[in-house]
Amino acid sequence: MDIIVCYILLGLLSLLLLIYLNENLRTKRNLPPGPFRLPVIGNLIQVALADSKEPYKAFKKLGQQYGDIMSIQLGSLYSVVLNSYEDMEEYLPTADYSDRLFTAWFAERTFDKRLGIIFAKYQEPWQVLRRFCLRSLRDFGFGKRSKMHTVIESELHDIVKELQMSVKENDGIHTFDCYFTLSVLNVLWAMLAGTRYEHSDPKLLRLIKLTRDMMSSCNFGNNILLAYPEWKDWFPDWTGLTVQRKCYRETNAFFQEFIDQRRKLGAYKTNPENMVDEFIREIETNGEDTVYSDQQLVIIMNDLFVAGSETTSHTISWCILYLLLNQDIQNKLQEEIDLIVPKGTFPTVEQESQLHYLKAVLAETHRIASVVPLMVPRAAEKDTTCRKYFIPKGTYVIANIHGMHHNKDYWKDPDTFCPERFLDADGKYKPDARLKPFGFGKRLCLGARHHIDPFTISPSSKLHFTQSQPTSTFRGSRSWSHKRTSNISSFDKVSMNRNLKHQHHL
Ligand code: HEM
Repeated sequence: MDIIVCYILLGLLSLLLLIYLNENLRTKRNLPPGPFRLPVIGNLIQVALADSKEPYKAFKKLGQQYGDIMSIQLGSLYSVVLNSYEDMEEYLPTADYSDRLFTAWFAERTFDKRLGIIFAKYQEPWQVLRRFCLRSLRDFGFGKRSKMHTVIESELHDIVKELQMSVKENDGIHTFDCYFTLSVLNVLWAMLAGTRYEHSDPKLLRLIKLTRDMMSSCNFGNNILLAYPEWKDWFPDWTGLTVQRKCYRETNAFFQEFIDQRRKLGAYKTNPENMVDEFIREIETNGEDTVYSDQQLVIIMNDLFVAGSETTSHTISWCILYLLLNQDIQNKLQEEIDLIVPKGTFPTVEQESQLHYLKAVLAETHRIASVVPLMVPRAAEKDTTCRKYFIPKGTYVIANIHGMHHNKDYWKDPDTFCPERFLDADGKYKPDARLKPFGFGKRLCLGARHHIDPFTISPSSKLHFTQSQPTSTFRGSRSWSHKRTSNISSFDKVSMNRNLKHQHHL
């Protein structure tokens, strides 16, 4: 008995010693403050105690105690959380903070290599690939607004028709669960492949099923994979990795099949018709040993789908929800649309600039929903500093966008849906620099150019404000489905998948 007590005491003493040494090391290295770290698990318990379901809320709470820049040890992963707009704006656009976190777990999606754009290494090959994508999106996608408009209009047409039918068949009740995913995927597909699928096309439906299977495989175990990537092969079923591997294989094969078809067709040689053709041309010109390869193209296609589909469709779903919950805002928006857009027609590109209230509603949706709550994980590119603190190379940098978009010091009544905060006295749309749904600087979202137009703020009109001035968002994007909400975001791989298992009722 005495021996057992001795062992327990010894264990406790060793634990205290380890905590002390850890804390001492933090002070010595001048790392940002944070909760004391336990051996092996780091701060996982403190994060779970602060909010076990929504890490962005946990980080906000812990930030109130430890400061806007805070060290958090997630298992074996050392991370720094930024909670304030000022720090995000100052540091995230710089080269030192422009790398991405990348672990063996992430590599499962990308042929066990570091491919694609989202997780590409800063500065090369990311720069080459990003440039290629921006040019291609300009030539075949977002750049040609009228072309995109035609694609979007076709989708709108189908959405409205299906909605009318569904309401008729179901006594006025329509379930919005993943309703917009199909159309959004189709627009992305049109951008990449130059065509769109019929909504009943088995290929499109298969792609959606794979996306859904991927999402529902994201469970608590996924957070464990982020905290301990080295454990990835130990419990593949429990962590959802088995399902994810199957989905990665199938989606990547789907994209490769399309690439093979385009190569066989040969249009890329003389008259490239889409982004895939352009990339094949680069492969043929530069050779497979460069950054251009079939696998690279597969992952870029995958990246654009992963990054573009859930984020966009969930934002639209949130917007519908807030309009349903705020009938006065809905009426006001309808009035504006009726005034500008002739009845029975869809809005045109030219009319878009006159729809100020609509822009304000979209901006407010981005703010309140913050569908990518912890941004896509950044990493320190080299040893650097943040304010007076030391940030070691490779540190996982978490930007708490949701916390910032709900900060009382920046936004009056942040939990209230209020588009008016984005309007000036004349009812004209008024951008706010602190609205950052698409991230910062060099790694700004690739889809932002299109989305952000109404939210663009020129550097000269950048606001200077004090914290007290009341003014006017890897898994786990925040999503909403009819009657249910899913506010879950896990520690973030890409903040792009949602956790269906943790949905709770409105
Ligand atoms: C509501 C819609 C969307 C939201 C809220 C959103 C948000 C974000 C955020 C926060 C980032 C990280 C930025 C950073 O690290 O500073 C990001 C990156 C990215 N997004 Fe989006 N996104 C959306 C739509 C799209 C669309 C439609 C596309 C496809 C064209 C897309 C493609 C990407 C890519 C490729 C990246 C990685 C950029 C890089 O690392 O260089 N996103 N997005």
